[in-house]
Amino acid sequence: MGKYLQQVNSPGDIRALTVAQLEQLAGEIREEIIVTVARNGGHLAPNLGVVELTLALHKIFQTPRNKIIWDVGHQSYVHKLITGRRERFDTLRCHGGLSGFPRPDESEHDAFGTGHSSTSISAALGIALARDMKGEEYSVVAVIGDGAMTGGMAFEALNHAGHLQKDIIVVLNDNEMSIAPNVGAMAGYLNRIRTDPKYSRGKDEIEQILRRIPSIGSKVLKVAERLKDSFKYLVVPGMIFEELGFTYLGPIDGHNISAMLNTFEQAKSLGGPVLVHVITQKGHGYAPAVEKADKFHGIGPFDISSGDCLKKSDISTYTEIFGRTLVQLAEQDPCIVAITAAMCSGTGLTEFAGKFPRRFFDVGIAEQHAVTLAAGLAISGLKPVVAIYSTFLQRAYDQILHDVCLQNLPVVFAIDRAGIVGDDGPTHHGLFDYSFLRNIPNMTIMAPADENELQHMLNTALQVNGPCALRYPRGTGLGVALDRQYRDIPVGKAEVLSEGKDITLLAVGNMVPVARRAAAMLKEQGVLATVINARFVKPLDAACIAEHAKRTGRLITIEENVLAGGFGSAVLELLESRGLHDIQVKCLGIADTFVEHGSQALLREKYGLTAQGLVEAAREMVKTRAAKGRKLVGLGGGS
Ligand SMILES: Cc1ncc(C[n+]2csc(CCOP(=O)(O)OP(=O)(O)O)c2C)c(N)n1
Ligand SMILES: CC(=O)[C@@H](O)[C@H](O)COP(=O)(O)O
Ligand SMILES: [Mg+2]
Repeated sequence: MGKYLQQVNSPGDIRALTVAQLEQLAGEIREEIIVTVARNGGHLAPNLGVVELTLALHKIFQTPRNKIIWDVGHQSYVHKLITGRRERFDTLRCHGGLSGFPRPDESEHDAFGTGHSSTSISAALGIALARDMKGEEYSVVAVIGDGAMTGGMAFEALNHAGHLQKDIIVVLNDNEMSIAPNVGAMAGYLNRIRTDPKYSRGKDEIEQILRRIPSIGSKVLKVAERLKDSFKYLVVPGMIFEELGFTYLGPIDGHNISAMLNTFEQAKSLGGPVLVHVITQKGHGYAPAVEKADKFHGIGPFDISSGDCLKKSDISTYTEIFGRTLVQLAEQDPCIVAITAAMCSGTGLTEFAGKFPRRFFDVGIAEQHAVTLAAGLAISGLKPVVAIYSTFLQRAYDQILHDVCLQNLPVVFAIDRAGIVGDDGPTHHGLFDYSFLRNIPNMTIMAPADENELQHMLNTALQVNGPCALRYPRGTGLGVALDRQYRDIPVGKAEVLSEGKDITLLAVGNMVPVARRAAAMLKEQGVLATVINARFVKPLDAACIAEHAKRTGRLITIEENVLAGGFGSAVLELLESRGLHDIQVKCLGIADTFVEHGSQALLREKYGLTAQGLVEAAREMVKTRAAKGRKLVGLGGGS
């Protein structure tokens, strides 16, 4: 570890360093982050881009007294390293170790928990309002990227902050990138500010003129300020932030510590809302991350010298199969269009975007807009597919309900990263979608048992004449053979995979192979299980489920979702509605808890979502032959 970094135990140690020393420290921090992310995986490029910015912020704004809120929070590694977590930094994103996102329960320097985008300005404004109501004094700083600035919440908060005129500072970290190059009119606007030589030259000139004006009284200063403002209005079209009530400072070089120190001092002393526009380079200081900022946005373990990923599998991911199938279906059907909210490559749409640029829409980080846009396309006769991570779909609940389902529009939700996602942790697990979708009328919900079934389900979903959700997990499929011809899967029909007299294992999605393995293990122990691939969470195959539940008298449901309102819940409702009170039922899933970060395998093990977990639940049930009644089982809290 570098000479300066070793000495930084708290942000106070930063403030003792000169600018030259901070520049050296920046190099040491980059090295530490590269080594750690190369081993543990993580958000490399975003962090390398904010090293100097973070140091400058901490030099001016003493935390935890002052509050720094990191939007998304994927760029908070530098902040973590210098706020007392250096010695645990090697545990980053490991189970039980440091989170990859800010968490107030991890450090008092983390003013607000983040993970989802575009929340920082709202949170900062709330904190500033509370500060003023309580008569306290400190600065509140939201650091938000140009990508996150495309999210509706950011604009809602700017609108409110400009109106209230509270003292808050918004640092706009503009690196021209969301995960991929940033899109939209706002990105174009920022680009004009950055590149318009008229503005940079003009601003310098006017500032020189202003400096020459002797300070002979506040009136002159006010006139000068107004002159400066009018000049800006003249040369910068819109000056959108100033129009919204913010004082705009910038653009400044986000790798120049001295420049930032001056500007942050100025921002601190100004009253009201201030926006500091900082220009950074994503991946700065590590060539592979600069060249492929998209790949290095979030990356698994990699080789530092080449930048190559270490863990490569020959088996395709669910995402890849989805993307490939969609392209093939779209070749046959010109009505199919695809929408992403700033996650083109993450959701597998890159090939689609290349082949059908006029049928592809990247809306920026705007999930709500994505869903209502899809509703508009669907009501006009097209077949929109919204490819989205489960966790981010949470944002668009009302749009799903009010704009899509209420009008029974044929929108397909391709819900990726459903279930346990792993190292990103509780902000990113997709553990709620069965529950928040199942209760909406008109919605069909299906989940494939493997990547081959995913193909058929996507084909089927595009023919359901109404809202349809197709949810699948993060990571590779099972490596099964892929049919070349797509089939229609009968909507609401389950598939009985094997018959056994002792117990029914009713699984959905990626829990189906788990149930199959469990049945094989149980057979060796003399317990014969029926295994059913439910395929649909809504509508359930009521006849099939009821028949097998009655036949075996015992039923275990298993799902990678929270138990409350999920698949097992739906089965319990079904049995209740049919008066099947004598069947022993257990539901396996996630209890009433937020699941922490850690590898998918480790977390599945911990929460009993494995063949072994299912075997234990089944054995206990078979053992207690006489016992009747139902049980919701989930480890880690609740019941
Ligand atoms: C609501 C929501 N949608 C999508 C994401 C996924 N996501 C994480 S970071 C990111 C890009 C953010 O870009 P920017 O704010 O400019 O930060 P940068 O990585 O460029 O520093 C996206 C789309 C998210 N975290 N939250
Ligand atoms: C910070 C963020 O929200 C994304 O970068 C997310 O971490 C991507 O997850 P995947 O690695 O599953 O694409
Ligand atoms: Mg950016």
